[in-house]
Amino acid sequence: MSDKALRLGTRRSKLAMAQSGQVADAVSQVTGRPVELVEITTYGDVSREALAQIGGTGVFVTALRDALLRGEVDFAVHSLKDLPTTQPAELALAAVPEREDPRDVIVARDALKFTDLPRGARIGTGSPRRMAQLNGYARTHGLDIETVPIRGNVDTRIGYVRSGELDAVVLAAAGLNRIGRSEEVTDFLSVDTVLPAPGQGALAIECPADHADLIAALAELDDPLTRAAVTAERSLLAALEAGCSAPVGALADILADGQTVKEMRLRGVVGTTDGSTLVQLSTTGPVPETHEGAMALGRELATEMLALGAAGLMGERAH
Ligand SMILES: NCc1[nH]cc(CCC(=O)O)c1CC(=O)O
Repeated sequence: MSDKALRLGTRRSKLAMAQSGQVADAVSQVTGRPVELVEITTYGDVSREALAQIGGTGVFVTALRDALLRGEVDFAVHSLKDLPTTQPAELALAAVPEREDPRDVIVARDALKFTDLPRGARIGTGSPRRMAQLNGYARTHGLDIETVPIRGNVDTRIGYVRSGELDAVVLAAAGLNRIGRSEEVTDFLSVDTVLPAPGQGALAIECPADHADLIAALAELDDPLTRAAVTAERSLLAALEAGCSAPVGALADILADGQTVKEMRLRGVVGTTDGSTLVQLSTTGPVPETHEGAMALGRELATEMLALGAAGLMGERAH
């Protein structure tokens, strides 16, 4: 490969700039080439109204992918949980680096923990997945909380707590860590209470499928266990999306015996946003050694969840 600078396409949000900057350094290390950040402005960045109309984060991914396909940039970094479950043939998922903390957290007033929130506490989240599980936990543990739908970036969301409008907001630990604001977390939600979004806390490094040299270089940043885990989680999501429209939480982790990797456990949940019905299941098997093996783990769990009633649930898509 040449020693010309590699162009990394990125959104200009704080989170995108932080994760692109971190990956740029790592890519520079493994390729020996400088990496230059190229800001891509998306429709969703320009107009909040437009984003609300188009819905979701797919719009951000699409703009970066278009820049890759047009040859304007050499590679891009996405939050894996924002990626659609189908991979376009023209683009390669060249690396999935080791995952950050996958948990959701709350930022609450007066340093409150989730279970110490007072009766009637208002918790902001725009995610049907988070609503379903928080409301489900509240129902079964005698908590009296109200989930309030909100949108916006980290500053906007934390702003609702600082202004006193809400008692707490829910965010991803990984996002706060990456932008250096982890000290604002007042409580980590156990994954036994709230399963994260499939792929949460992981990054995806994508480049054109025909750039063999670059794919080979980026492969050095890949963490095979993280890749297997997120592949299983996203396979579960894809199969559930095909069979129901309820929000999905999923987490695959490694059950280790000391230093020895033993098995992979995949947990999944779907439910109604009011938390009145949740279908939660897990499966454990040998750590998948192939893409197809990880896909099969997710599909198998989805089949069991659909049979248990997930197919009958209605709801919005989760993010
Ligand atoms: N939905 C937006 C989004 N996409 C990725 C992250 C955080 C980083 C990650 O999960 O990898 C966030 C913010 C959040 O959910 O709080």
